[in-house]
Amino acid sequence: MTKPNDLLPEGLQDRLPAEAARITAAMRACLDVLGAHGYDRVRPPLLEFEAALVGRMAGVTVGETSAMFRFVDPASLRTLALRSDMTPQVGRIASTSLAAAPRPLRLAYCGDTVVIKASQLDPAREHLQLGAELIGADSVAAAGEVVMLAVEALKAAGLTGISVDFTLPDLVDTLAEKAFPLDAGQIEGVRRELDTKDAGGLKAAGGAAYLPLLYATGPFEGALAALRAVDAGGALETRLDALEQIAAHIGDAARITLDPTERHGFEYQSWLGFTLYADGLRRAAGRGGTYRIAGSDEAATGFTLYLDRLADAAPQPEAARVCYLPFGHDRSAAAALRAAGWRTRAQLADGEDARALGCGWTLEQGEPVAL
Ligand SMILES: N[C@@H](Cc1c[nH]c[nH+]1)C(=O)O
Repeated sequence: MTKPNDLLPEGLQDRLPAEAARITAAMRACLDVLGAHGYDRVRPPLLEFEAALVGRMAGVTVGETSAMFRFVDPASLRTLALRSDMTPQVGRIASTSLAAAPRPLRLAYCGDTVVIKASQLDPAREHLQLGAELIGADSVAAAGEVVMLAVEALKAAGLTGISVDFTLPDLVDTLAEKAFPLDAGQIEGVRRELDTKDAGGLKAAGGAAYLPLLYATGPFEGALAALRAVDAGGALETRLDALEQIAAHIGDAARITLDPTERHGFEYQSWLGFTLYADGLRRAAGRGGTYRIAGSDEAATGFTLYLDRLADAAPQPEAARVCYLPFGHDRSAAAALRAAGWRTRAQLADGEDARALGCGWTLEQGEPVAL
C-alpha cells in the first residue's frame, strides 16, 4: 500500500532495476567514448554558491535563476543553489583550479541536475547529464570534434537514427546590429515571433526583414541555400561557411537539419548551437554549442546528453546468468564465475527458493547446475 508519504514530488521518479541497468549501460558506453577521445573526467559538487553557478555563463545572470532550487546555507549564510546544468561548473573549474592547464582543455562529466519547474514538453525535474566541454576553442575544428563526439557517444549507447539540428543562437543579435537594424525594445519581440514561427506577428513586431529566416529551416542543404539567399550584407557568410564545414565533417554519420532561429535552451551559446535527436525519442537526447565562460571570457565548445531520457530508447543490456550460492559453497569457484561474467546470489536463510530469487543455476561441487 502506498501511503501519502511514500509518494514522490511531481517530476521526480525512482528508476527500477531494468531502467537503471539501461541508464548505467548507456552511461558507461558514453563515458568510455569521451575517455577514449582524451576527455578527462571531473566531478563538481551537487550544490554550490548560486552566484558562482550563474556567474560563469555569459548571458545568464542572477535573477534568471528561477529554474534553480535555492536555499540559504546555515554554515556560510550565503545562498546556495542545486545545479540545473553542469556546463557552468566545468567552466568554473576550467577558469579556477585548471586555469594553468594547457589549452585546449578537454573535460568530461556526468551527474544529476534538478530544476524547480519542468517545461511543458518535459515534466521531469531531474536529469542525469553526461557531457564534454572543449575549453579554449570555439572554432570550426572544435565544433566538428564536439559534434562528432556526441554522435559517437549516442551510437555507443546503442541509439540509432541520430540527427543533429543546427541553430545559430546569436543570429538575431548579429543581424540586428547592422544588416536588419532593430531598436533595443524590438529585439525581444522579434525573437519571440521567430520562436513561435509566426509570420504575421513577426511583421507586426517590426521584423519583416527577418521573414526569410522562418523558411530557411529543414534538411541542411536546402535550409543552408535558403539562408545564403538572405542578403544581409555579408553578416551571415562566415557563419554559413562554418556550418557547411562542420556538416561536411559529420558526413553521413548523422542526419543534419538546420533551424537557424531556434533558441529555446540556448541561453548562453554563441554562434553555434545544436540539438541531438535519435529514433524512438520524442524529446532531444542532448544539446550543445559554442559559448564563452563569463568572468574569464574564455571560448569553449561542448555538449550535454540527457542520459535518463535517452536510456528510454537504448537497448536493454543483456542479462548475465545468475547462479545461486548455497550455504557452504566453494568460494573460489563462485569468484571464478563472477570473473567470467556471471552474477551470483548467496543463500542467506534456510528454505529459500533460488528460482524465485531470479537464479537459473545453483553452484554444486564448484559447478553451476541449471535449476
Ligand atoms: N549544458 C547545455 C548544453 C551545452 C554543453 N556545452 C555547451 N552547451 C544544456 O544542457 O543545455
